[in-house]
Amino acid sequence: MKEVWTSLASIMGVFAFFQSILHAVFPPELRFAAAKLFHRLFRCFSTYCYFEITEMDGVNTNELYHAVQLYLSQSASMAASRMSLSRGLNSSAFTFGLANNDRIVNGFRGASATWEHTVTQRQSQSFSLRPLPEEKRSFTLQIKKKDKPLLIPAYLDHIMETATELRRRNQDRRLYTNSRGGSMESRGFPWESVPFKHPSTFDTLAMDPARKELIMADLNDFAQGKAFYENTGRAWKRGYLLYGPPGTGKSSMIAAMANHLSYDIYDLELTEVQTNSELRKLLMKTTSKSIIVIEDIDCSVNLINRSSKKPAPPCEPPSDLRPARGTEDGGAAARTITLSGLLSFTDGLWSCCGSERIFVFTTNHIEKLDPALVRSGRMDMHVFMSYCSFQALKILMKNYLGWEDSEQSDELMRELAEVVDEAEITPADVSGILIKNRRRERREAAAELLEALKARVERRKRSLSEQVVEAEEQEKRALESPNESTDQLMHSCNAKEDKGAEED
Ligand SMILES: Nc1ncnc2c1ncn2[C@@H]1O[C@H](COP(=O)(O)OP(=O)(O)OP(=O)(O)O)[C@@H](O)[C@H]1O
Ligand SMILES: [Mg+2]
Repeated sequence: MKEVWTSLASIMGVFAFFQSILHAVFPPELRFAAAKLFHRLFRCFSTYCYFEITEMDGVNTNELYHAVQLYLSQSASMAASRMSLSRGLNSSAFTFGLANNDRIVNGFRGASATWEHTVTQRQSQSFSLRPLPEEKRSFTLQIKKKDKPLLIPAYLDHIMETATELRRRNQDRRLYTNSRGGSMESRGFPWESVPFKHPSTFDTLAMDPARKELIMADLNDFAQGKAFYENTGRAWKRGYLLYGPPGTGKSSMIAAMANHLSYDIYDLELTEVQTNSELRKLLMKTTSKSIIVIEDIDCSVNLINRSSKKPAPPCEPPSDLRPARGTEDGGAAARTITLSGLLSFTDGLWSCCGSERIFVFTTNHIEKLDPALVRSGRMDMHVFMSYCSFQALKILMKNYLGWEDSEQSDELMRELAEVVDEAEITPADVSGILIKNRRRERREAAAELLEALKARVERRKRSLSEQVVEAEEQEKRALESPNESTDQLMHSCNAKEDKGAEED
């Protein structure tokens, strides 16, 4: 060890000796040239190569510098001992950065890359319309010469992509709406937006865990499926149809999807759109990584079954050209938005301008939709949002009462499991009961919920038997007076059959 120190000291001594000779004998220009030559020689024999990435490229900002800064902020937060911290405008996350002269080693495809951050004072500048920052900041990338073909440009591309994704995830997401219909504002943008801060997530969403997992896996596959969609020649988009009674969590599911993928939401108010071309313009102005939502699709345009054999009255326009329901006033008569326009919006050539977009339609009445809209392949996934199951109930009890899994095997839970399906209650109604009782002790609140469910079951049974009695009376009346409509008879028979099925 001692020898190593001795030889190092002698090398330093020789180096200092030559430097003093250089200073004494040669003018500064020559000294500078000699130092440059020395560095070149050193680099020739070095196994490393270096890249300098400065913050400013001339007077322009260097995108790569900021991308590297963001990219390294992930690794810097774990590895570096001294870091800078920042939080951008409209950003919900903190960004770590390498402090001055700090280094970090990063790996990519088995090769290692060392980054060093340097900050120096800029020399005083002459007057300029775009003054440069007072500090000159740069990253120096050190890699092995043999790794150069592997890392450049693939590593830099990877950094740019990661940084874009991080920036997007750190940015507050937005909820857009077309409250002006399809017309543009002064900057030619038809959407208005507000920050999107809905707290619904897949954790808080009450539905069977297995179905939830399936949907989450489908969303993940979609978001990571760039190569798949490219290789198969498909537009990078996916359609979901959420259907079920009101209050079963369709809108909550959309918010959970957006939170899961960190996508923006475009809430398309179809009744505000007048023509197919307006619809196209709206689509063209959506960004990628977004969810385009049409809620209550059955109420938005007149989705009459085109396969119906019944001929339309001669003076009526074809079914899909009729104005939407409830818009028979004069102004709305000019509305020419059609089902086929909507279909080409989601499915045709126009749907692939932009990429990575999810279409979500919701409806309370899937049976009212045109088969063209629900046929397989049109909407990739149909998700039935059902009344509250026992699994869903447990999630709601956890959300609202902090009910733990360990508490879920007792008598109270067994009783809840027995009645919940029969009660046909929506998660929204269960939430309502739990909110009302949230100040109570947990078990009291759960007991209150059980009572509410039991009362609901009783009510349902009563109303069902009243319906059957009514149907039987109608049937009797129909038999007594044959002039009564056969419709009524049919109705009563159906009610009887329904009851039979329930009793089975
Ligand atoms: N599956 C669920 N999980 C968690 N909360 C739910 C669920 N369903 C409903 N809720 C609660 O009920 C409220 C209303 O639900 P939501 O708006 O998602 O229902 P919806 O199915 O979209 O109803 P609609 O058909 O009337 O639009 C939500 O704010 C949420 O608190
Ligand atoms: Mg809704």
